[in-house]
Amino acid sequence: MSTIQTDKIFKKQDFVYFSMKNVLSIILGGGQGTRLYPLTKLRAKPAVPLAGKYRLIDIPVSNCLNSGVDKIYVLTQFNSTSLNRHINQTYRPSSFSSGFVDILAAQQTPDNPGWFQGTADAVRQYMWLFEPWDITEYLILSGDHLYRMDYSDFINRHRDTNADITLSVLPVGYDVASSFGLLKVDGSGRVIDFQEKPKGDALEKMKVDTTSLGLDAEAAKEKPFIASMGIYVFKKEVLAKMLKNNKECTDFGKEIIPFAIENYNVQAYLFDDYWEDIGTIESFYDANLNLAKPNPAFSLYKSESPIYTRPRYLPPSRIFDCQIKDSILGEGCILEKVTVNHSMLGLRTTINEGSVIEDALLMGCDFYQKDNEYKADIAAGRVPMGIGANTTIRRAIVDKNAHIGNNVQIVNKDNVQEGSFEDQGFCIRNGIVIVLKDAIIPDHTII
Ligand SMILES: Nc1ncnc2c1ncn2[C@@H]1O[C@H](COP(=O)(O)OP(=O)(O)O[C@H]2O[C@H](CO)[C@@H](O)[C@H](O)[C@H]2O)[C@@H](O)[C@H]1O
Repeated sequence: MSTIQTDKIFKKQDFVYFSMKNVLSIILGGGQGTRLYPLTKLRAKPAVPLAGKYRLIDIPVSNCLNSGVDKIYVLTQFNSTSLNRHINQTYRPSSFSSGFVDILAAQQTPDNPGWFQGTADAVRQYMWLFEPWDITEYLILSGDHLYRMDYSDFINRHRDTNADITLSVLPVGYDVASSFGLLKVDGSGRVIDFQEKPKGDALEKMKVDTTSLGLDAEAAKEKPFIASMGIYVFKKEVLAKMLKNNKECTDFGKEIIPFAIENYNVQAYLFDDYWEDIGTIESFYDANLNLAKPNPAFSLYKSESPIYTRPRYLPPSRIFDCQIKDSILGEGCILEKVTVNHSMLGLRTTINEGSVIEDALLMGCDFYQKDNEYKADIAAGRVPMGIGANTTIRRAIVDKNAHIGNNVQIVNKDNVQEGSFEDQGFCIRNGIVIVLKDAIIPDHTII
């Protein structure tokens, strides 16, 4: 590489690094949390445990930090203890940094009587706090996506095209198209049409030739739609103006973006890596278990862009005489004579002799049960914390701190698709059994 090119690259990097300081990131942490219920029964959505040791919020926050964006607000409908504890114990900027990760929960004020009414309303309610920042762009992110993105590329494309708003987009197929905002772009990348979650004829009308995005003919046939990923870069003054002048608009996808394409320079930024919206029980379960497959589409093991989370100083996992295949184990697990197949076992999971875990996501425990409490439980005939002996768990999510007895079967034996049995400690969503946090499932139970 010649000296001139090297100089250019260095200058560009310096500029990019410096200019990411001019970005304020706002992470939409979730509304009422109905789609991930019951995982959001006792915690705010950003605090839902992910991939054996992380929480949902770690994904966008890590992407921000790895991209040089260090001013981060997380908007959430309610403030849970687990979210506060996690953020406070994980993201502590040094005293020399201007960075922070702050949680902003919906609150009652004289102007706003209640909950956030939608994504744009959530941002509007805190504009008084965002506007005084001396920044040039807002980066609006979702709290329930699994992906790794260098936002500096996204922001630089926004700046290079002098866009008012830039949407990150990717091609999708018929199977998922109508659950996304779909768009059309012109030859310069400008968005010229946008429909939020169109169906039927309206969906057909959003079909485009995605070879223009660089897909080969076969891939373009499989993915003939361009979908919005629901993440946006806004020029600072454009967002302020739009939210101020369009008080009736409460949602980005339904109102703000469709309105903007008529009136502003809205550009598309093509993202061509793994990305998944994991905001429903089914997609959340699939994405977690996909990580446990050989050659997963999303890798947790990239040291150049790590996913950060709370350091816990846990002991290593202890595995004694087990058969384990295609699985991920968090730290501090204790497994004895068990079979585990294609599963994700979270921190401090304990499983006793003879149990079989298959296609399951066990979130583990927040603490180890003390010896004297364990003995007292056994002596009194109560179920101790963890998974008992000779128990089978298949196609299920077990939330944290569950007490699951001996000879239990969690296999959805009646093939129920949807059901709430909260008084018995579980729910079923999309045929996936979810054992609630802290639930007690007695010996010999069959679900
Ligand atoms: N009241 C509230 N307060 C705080 N946070 C809230 C909130 N309501 C929702 N959120 C959060 O905002 C993000 C977007 O959620 P939405 O439910 O509004 O949109 P959806 O994901 O359906 O579509 C959007 O994302 C998809 C991509 O997944 C796009 O295709 C589509 O155009 C776009 O509207 C999620 O992280 C959600 O948890």
